Amino acid sequence: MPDFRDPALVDALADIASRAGAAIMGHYGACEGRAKEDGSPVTAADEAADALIGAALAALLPGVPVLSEESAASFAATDLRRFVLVDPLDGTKEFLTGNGEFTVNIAVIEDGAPVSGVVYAPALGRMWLAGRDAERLSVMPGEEVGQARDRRAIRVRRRETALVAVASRSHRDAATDAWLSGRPVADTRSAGSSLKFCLIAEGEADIYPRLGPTMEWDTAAGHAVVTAAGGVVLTPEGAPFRYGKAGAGFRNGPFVAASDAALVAGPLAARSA
Ligand SMILES: Nc1ncnc2c1ncn2[C@@H]1O[C@H](COP(=O)(O)O)[C@@H](OP(=O)(O)O)[C@H]1O
Ligand SMILES: [Mg+2]
Repeated sequence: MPDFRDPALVDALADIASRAGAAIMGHYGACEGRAKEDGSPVTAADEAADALIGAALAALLPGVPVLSEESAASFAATDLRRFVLVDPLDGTKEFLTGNGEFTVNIAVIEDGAPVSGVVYAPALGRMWLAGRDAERLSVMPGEEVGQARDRRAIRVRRRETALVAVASRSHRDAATDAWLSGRPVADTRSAGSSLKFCLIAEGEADIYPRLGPTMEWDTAAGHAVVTAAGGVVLTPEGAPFRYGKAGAGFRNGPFVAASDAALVAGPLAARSA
């Protein structure tokens, strides 16, 4: 099996995300959503990006199962020691609204943990990578990552008070607000899709609690970026947050992404609650 944190492999994932971003942008502002069986919206852009990513991953990582939002209903793999989680267009509501806050998410999972991945926001021309380190770069849709500009390592920041929280723009709930109200939060920013994880990873924010429902493909790539940048993604009780929950239909439970485990369930959280 390859080293899934190998920089060349991470760059290959980045190139796939860039091409998927170009496929998505071909539909931006020009397509309508329709409701899937579960009521969530899907567009021609999701489907075009999913087909491109699926074919590219089959060539890059032959034999490694790929679970994507669009193919989940027919996913049959049982060996999930290593697999790839894909959300070809995370933040479909933001895509339809036209505010640019949507991402392509690709993450490699090993033994239940995301070990590498990419989050790409094609409308913003911005990408975040997780491998041995976390990086942020500027990439136009379809551009090769070797041509990227402003490529730099990113790290979480450390802060104990006057925290900046991030919350979903479209799916905020009362439990999340209650969790936040027990913390020393000075400011709360809204953002769509996996951009919330990226704000933690690059030191722009400190905590992102998500107590409402999400799916594994929504969170794995952002989770990889946060941990590669020195942060954590944990259950609200402070336990590891795991992937490959086939028995639960790949649904996530509540989680908190943070710059520091102490902000989730440790001494700082107890002191401030
Ligand atoms: N009731 C629900 N059940 C499962 N997932 C949900 C959900 N409501 C929202 N989500 C997930 O939250 C994601 C959007 O998160 P955010 O609000 O942070 O941008 C959605 O991704 P998609 O837009 O890819 O469908 C969707 O998967
Ligand atoms: Mg999603």
